[in-house]
Amino acid sequence: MKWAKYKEKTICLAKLPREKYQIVYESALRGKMTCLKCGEPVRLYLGIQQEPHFYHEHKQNCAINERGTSVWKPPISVKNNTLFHKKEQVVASSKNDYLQRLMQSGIYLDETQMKAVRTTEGPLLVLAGAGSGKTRVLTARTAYMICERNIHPASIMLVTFTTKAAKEMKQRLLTYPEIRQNSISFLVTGTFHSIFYRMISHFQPERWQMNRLLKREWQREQLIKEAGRELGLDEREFAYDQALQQISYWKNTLLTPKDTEPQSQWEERVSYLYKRYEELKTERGQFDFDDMLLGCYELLLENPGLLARYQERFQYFLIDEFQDINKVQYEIMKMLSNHTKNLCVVGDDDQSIYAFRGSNPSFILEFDKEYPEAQIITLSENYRSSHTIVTTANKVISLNKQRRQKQMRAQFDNDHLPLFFFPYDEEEEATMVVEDIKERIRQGAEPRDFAILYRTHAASRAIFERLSQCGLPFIVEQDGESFYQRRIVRCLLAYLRLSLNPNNEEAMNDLLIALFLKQSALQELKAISIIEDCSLVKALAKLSNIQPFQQKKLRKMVPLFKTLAALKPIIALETIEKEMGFEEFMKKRGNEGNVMEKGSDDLRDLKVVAKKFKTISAFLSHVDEMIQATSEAKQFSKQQTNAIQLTTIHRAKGLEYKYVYILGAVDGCLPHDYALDTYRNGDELPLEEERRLMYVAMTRAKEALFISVPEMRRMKKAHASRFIKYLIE
Ligand SMILES: Nc1ncnc2c1ncn2[C@@H]1O[C@H](COP(=O)(O)OP(=O)(O)OP(=O)(O)O)[C@@H](O)[C@H]1O
Repeated sequence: MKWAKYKEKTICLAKLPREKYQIVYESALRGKMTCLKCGEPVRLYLGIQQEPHFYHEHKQNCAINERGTSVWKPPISVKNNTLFHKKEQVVASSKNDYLQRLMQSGIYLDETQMKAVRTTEGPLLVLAGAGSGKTRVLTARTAYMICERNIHPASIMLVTFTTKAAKEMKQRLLTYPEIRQNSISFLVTGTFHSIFYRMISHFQPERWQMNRLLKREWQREQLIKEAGRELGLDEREFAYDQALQQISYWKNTLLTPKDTEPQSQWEERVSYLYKRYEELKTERGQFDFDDMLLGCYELLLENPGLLARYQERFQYFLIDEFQDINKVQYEIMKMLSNHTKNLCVVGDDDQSIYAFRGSNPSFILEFDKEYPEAQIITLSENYRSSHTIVTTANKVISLNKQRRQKQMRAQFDNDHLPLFFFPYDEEEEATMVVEDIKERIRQGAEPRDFAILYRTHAASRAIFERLSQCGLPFIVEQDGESFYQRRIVRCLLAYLRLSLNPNNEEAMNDLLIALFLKQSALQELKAISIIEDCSLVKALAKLSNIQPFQQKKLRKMVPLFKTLAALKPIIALETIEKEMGFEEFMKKRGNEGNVMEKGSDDLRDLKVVAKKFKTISAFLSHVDEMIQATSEAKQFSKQQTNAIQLTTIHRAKGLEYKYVYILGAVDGCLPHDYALDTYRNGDELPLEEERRLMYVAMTRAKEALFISVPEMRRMKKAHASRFIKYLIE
């Protein structure tokens, strides 16, 4: 049905502007839309597979004579240009006894996987495409070395990217024939950090006591802020999180404060902070995670005798996720394995996505230059995804220049061609995805079959809200804060909160930064409000310890708070931006070097939500509800296993799901704006990393892949991501 009634008005989808669909959808959810024929409530279908239409939830739709075509853009499926050839069963026959027994116990290996397992001596690079079974190869290789080659497990070092991966590998090993708990316990497995920490704390126990570790981000921030105060940097304005990331990057690439070559005023400041951060840390005998790596590097470099002892102990080295190794890790592993060169590295240059942390794909790209005798084995059978997912992902990644040429081949085909769909904006995108998931769950899918992937946390706001409201179980990342608790968003909300309650202390505290006032001003404001018997907002106009120009500005601004209260939220935000100095504040902040997260983006994101509400109080209740929902969702995520996964692409690496939805496939989102900026300035590397992110996202899908290309983003016309544009034209 294309027609329905809202109060006395007739709504025709063919004539309804595209931006109104979401509002009609929500009105229908509240039972406000009725059938033209029978007068009963109708819902609006706003999903991916069919054209939007009204429908009766619990009975057959009424027959209405309708005309007109809608403004809906139907989804486009990727054309399947390459035929799927079912490969003969690629299970390799093995003359070798242990591998034979492995196969008999149900752990199959194809020919190339088997070759990688058998090549135990000398440097070996296993280039493992997505889903090609590198975890299986690594575990089988370890078992093979122990059981067939009689290599003592204590002489094997197996490095994984996460502690979870190390644990899983050990558990898997235990299910392999002839592997006993006893031999597993001799194996040295873990992340670079855990293995190197064991080494340094053994030799320098005093220096590396755990209670000296700056374990949490806030501990590092505290230290760097101390250094920042020496430079007179405003605690709440300077992008300290970015500065810490930059320092970490320098440390992981073995650059001391003296070696840094700042490229901007911001980097100059960070370089100074780096120097002071290190000094303060040393004075207090503390260390951070990066120091564990550097400490190990220095220990081995300065103590050849000790290095020799380790070399005697370890003969074989296996490194997983080699594409994400950084310089200091690489140099340590090179030293440790230098005597035997039995170094097996497994990775996929196409999945290198941690350059901002100092990872460098050049180590995998140039492995054979470093080790000319190295064997290279490419695993290109993809056991995870369907044929068209694989060929589409191949097409996307093949446009990267910095990569080793390879093509994955799928093992199965199905009818689900990767689908691009075109929501109006972020709000409708979330609705369409949730509708689609609901439909599939009704047809028998499990919540755990689904993952919704996005480029940045901020991009998950709408989908989080829709899922919270619809009651489907979902899991969020533990460290993701609510969108409404981001610094800039809190600040904007503070204006709105104070317009309704001019004595809201917490809001006033959030607001100070945007007014260029120090935090101490809050005490003064409270004193004024008591002495002069006025609200905190009115007290702003009476502040005395500030510059005259600032006083003038505040006096002009104070009466505006009252007018805000009566405005629609979207208009109120525009007033805050243009008339209450927020634009100016943002411009100043823009210079602070935070290239990834611009305050103006937060403002535009907030406007997208605000436009759905008629009053500020309704908008703020929604905000508070969602802040509450975030902490509940985090609690819930700890216990749930059968739930839809909401995650950034970075966090989805290594995981697989039956159905994957990728949000925001538009320029500016994926690829991220900052990569487009650097590209315009002549540096293509960040853009290539963004393409790898798209590739990682696509290759998480087993059976079906849905890519969303919204028409509008942050209230502006959006353009299909350059990574996929040519696939839909
Ligand atoms: N020879 C094989 N025969 C059948 N299935 C296999 C084989 N090798 C691996 N698999 C299966 O293929 C899937 C992908 O394997 P795995 O997760 O090890 O891939 P991966 O290379 O680590 O992927 P990615 O790098 O994309 O995270 C798993 O479900 C695994 O059990």
